[in-house]
Amino acid sequence: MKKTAIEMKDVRKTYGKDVVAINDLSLTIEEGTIYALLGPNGSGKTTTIRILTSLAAADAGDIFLFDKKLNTHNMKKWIGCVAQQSGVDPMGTGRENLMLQGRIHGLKGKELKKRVEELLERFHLQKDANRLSMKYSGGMKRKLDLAMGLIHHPKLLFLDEPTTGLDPEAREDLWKTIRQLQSEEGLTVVLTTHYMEEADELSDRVAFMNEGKIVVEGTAEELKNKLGGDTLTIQCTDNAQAERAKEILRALYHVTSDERTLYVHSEQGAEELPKIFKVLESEQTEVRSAAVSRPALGDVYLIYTGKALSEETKQ
Ligand SMILES: Nc1ncnc2c1ncn2[C@@H]1O[C@H](COP(=O)(O)OP(=O)(O)OP(=O)(O)O)[C@@H](O)[C@H]1O
Repeated sequence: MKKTAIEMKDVRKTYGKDVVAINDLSLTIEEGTIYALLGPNGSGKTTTIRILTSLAAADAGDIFLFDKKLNTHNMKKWIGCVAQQSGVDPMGTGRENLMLQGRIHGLKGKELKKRVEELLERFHLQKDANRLSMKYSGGMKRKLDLAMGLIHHPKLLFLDEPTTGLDPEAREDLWKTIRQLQSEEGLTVVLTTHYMEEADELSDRVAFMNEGKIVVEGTAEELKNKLGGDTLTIQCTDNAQAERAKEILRALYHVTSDERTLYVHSEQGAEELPKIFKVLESEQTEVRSAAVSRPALGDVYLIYTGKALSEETKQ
């Protein structure tokens, strides 16, 4: 049986008097899993990671890492963290950044040099190791960030939006490396992302957060199957028409919108389309086009959080 890497029981965190960032959150993550935390802006993903990495203290609840109660001092060596904001010093070379990070973690001498060279090789950065990192591409900087997070051989790696701003090729490349780290070194990875494709492709399990709680959890397949039905994507002629159509259809279906596009979740899929067209026509609401698809992870997101994904990624 696999060991538990993270266990959170009824964890709560408030900022000031009014902001409940984490609301009695419970969560279990097995060792060696790639786990994605998803949810709208402000749903509590970063706060969860900050608590697990001891950057913020929970107000209540129990937290265990590898079956031991969370203890800031003893657990630092187990944890690697790559934050949303890059930790790379642009005025240092790739190698210098890694050396410095290693020293911060207490590595020195031959051991430090060996580890730095190992990571430069793993992330294909040897050729550019002596260039100033300010000259690196976005993908290279992200790899360097990841390498820095791994310098001390952590068992658990937190990645906060690891591929935001990267092009598709650099993203795929980073996914490949993360999978290798999991399969070759048994690393447990917890990541947050706004890209559903990333969660679907990369993670073994997915949890959707909303208002500081986990609203649904499972493998991406389980969550999509659970939803069942179909998603109807309806393009209206303009934003005002879409708003009107949303109001009308809301009485009959689960609907979200993004500008002139409506997303309607329906058990019957294509069979519902003529009915929808008829209802909208009778209310003088014009439709430009419609398409039917099987639910994707983005549909799970909108059903459980009430928000269309593109509303979030635009922010
Ligand atoms: N330092 C802070 N002081 C006050 N409120 C905070 C602080 N950090 C987070 N919050 C609030 O806590 C809630 C959860 O924020 P958090 O950053 O954890 O969400 P998130 O899901 O990571 O969002 P995003 O996707 O935008 O990064 C939000 O309401 C946020 O405004």
